[in-house]
Amino acid sequence: MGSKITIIGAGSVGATIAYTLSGENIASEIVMIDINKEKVQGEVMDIEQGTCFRDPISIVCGDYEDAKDSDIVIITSGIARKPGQTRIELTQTNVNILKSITPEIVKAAPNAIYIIVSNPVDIMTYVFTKISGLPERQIIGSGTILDTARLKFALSDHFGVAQKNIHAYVFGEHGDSSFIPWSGAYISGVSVDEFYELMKARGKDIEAVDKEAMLTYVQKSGGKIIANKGATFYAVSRSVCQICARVAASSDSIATVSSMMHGEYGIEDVCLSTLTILGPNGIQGKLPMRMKKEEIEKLKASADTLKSVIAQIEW
Ligand SMILES: NC(=O)C1=CN([C@@H]2O[C@H](COP(=O)(O)OP(=O)(O)OC[C@H]3O[C@@H](n4cnc5c(N)ncnc54)[C@H](O)[C@@H]3O)[C@@H](O)[C@H]2O)C=CC1
Ligand SMILES: CC(=O)C(=O)O
Repeated sequence: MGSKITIIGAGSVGATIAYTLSGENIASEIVMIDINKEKVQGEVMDIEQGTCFRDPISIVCGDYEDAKDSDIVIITSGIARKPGQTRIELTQTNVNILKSITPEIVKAAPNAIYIIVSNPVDIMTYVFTKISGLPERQIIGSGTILDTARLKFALSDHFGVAQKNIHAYVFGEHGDSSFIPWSGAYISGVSVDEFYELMKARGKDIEAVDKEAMLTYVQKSGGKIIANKGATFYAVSRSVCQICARVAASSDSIATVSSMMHGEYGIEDVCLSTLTILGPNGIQGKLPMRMKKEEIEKLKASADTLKSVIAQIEW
């Protein structure tokens, strides 16, 4: 029996998450909620008409009461970045939308694991944590899981090595203050720098990783895709489905997702991404990664950037 998953917001991201879930075996029931009823009805019809090729799955256009007993609720409602806009510029509008939907969805599904996707995702995760009244373990911001996926793709492409062999992460804000803790970046147990030396010694035609350029690639990917096609939705939807799969799994796993900090690395009262243990009950804890002093400073700077945005929110 799969999970019951409710998705709020049936725009590009919400609909693509529903479509991606309809091709996997994580959910047996998907409820989609949006203020734009015509759009959500169209999305439901379009997705359900492709489900004859799989085990039965129910996909419905619903309202908040239909979210009752959801195992997972995914929040994608809100406005998205336009070309040239930063995620931070969306803050107050999306906070207001989040404030309007939170009482209704929490009443309907108080025991669900919540995955926050709307941007700026770390701020939205923080606000939801503060206003929902839910235990923090139930609240996961998609955070830098997408940035980490972008980094893995870029490193795999650079070295010509399978992404599954790459263990490297993006920490901090899902945004311009994120950074890559290179001291924890490995390719099958070998540091990225050492891997380069080893491949070069084997005669592989390869360049050393330009770390600044790689961070820029990660940070600017969203903006570039939005400039080219108007929105990003495929990679983020795969990332969110991965979070769903992990909280539906029987064993724990580690991902870079956003959640409330409680003194880890000297940071508190802000949501951002570090290595986080996910399991059937949601967030099980954080995995402290040994970082260099300057990397911890970057994480603190990212936390300060987010805190300065939080300070401007009209609650
Ligand atoms: N965290 C991440 O990695 C990523 C986050 N995003 C964010 O996800 C959000 C959604 O992006 P898109 O789907 O592209 O936007 P979109 O504009 O296509 O869809 C947003 C949907 O939210 C709905 N909505 C607005 N207010 C609502 C309310 N009160 N209740 C229910 N539904 C409501 C709209 O009707 C619309 O269908 C944006 O904030 C975007 O920035 C997008 C990509 C990656
Ligand atoms: C839109 C966004 O947050 C991203 O693609 O990174």
